[in-house]
Amino acid sequence: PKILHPLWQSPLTIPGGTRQSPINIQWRDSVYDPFLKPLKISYDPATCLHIWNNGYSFLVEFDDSTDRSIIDGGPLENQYRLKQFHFHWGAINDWGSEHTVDCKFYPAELHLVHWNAVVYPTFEEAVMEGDGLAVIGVFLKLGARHEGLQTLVDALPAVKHKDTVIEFDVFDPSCLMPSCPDYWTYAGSLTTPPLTESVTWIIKKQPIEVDEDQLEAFRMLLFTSDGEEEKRMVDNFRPLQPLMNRTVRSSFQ
Ligand SMILES: NS(=O)(=O)c1ccc(C(=O)NCc2ccc(F)cc2F)cc1
Repeated sequence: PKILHPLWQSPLTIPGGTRQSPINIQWRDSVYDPFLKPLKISYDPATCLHIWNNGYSFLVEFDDSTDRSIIDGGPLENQYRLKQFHFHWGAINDWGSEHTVDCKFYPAELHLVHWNAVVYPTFEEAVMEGDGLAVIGVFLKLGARHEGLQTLVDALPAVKHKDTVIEFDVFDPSCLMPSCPDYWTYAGSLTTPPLTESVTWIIKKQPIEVDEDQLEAFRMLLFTSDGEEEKRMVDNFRPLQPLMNRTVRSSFQ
């Protein structure tokens, strides 16, 4: 029988999947691509709508009915619209990120989810297409308190339970970007069902720093609804998936 490796060949790999995420990024195996452009990010803070605990993570959702918050350049052939951002994190600081770098886990990982509204009429259709989505991944490491993140952290007690939502009407996610422009990019998938192979991943090389209290604030969220037996929302990351026939490109030497 096929021997399953607990970390890399989990049953979570969808049958026939050739570009699943997350993956380990082996720095020395990534290939510098001089044709990769700088990533252009232009977000309008007024497009922020609400924060929502969906029972997997907490999402900050944006009005994606126009091109007011977009990314362009990088490995992308056209602009993509920001729909939401969310995080994945661990119960302790030793793990929590979905991607790893040279097999190192970070305590958390931010995903900014964008869709190709130039080619596809809706997000739901873009999710089904190979060039439908672009997700920026930013690693979080333990360090100084992140003032921009704090406005988000202060709102988390209001979305403690699954299926709670609060209005959150001004937030500029650019404040969560590291200062260094360097990134890796590869063709991958959603890391939660339906796991569709529709994501151009753009993983920032430089992490942002957050402090212990801010990570603990993530860990006090619940997977469970109000009235159910409480289950803390932690370890909401997918196991690493096989690289298969893929190359990770870097925007830097
Ligand atoms: N962690 S990740 O960045 O890879 C990720 C990003 C977005 C989604 C998502 O939108 N799911 C809901 C959803 C909503 C509609 C739809 F058609 C498909 C669909 F997956 C899931 C995972």
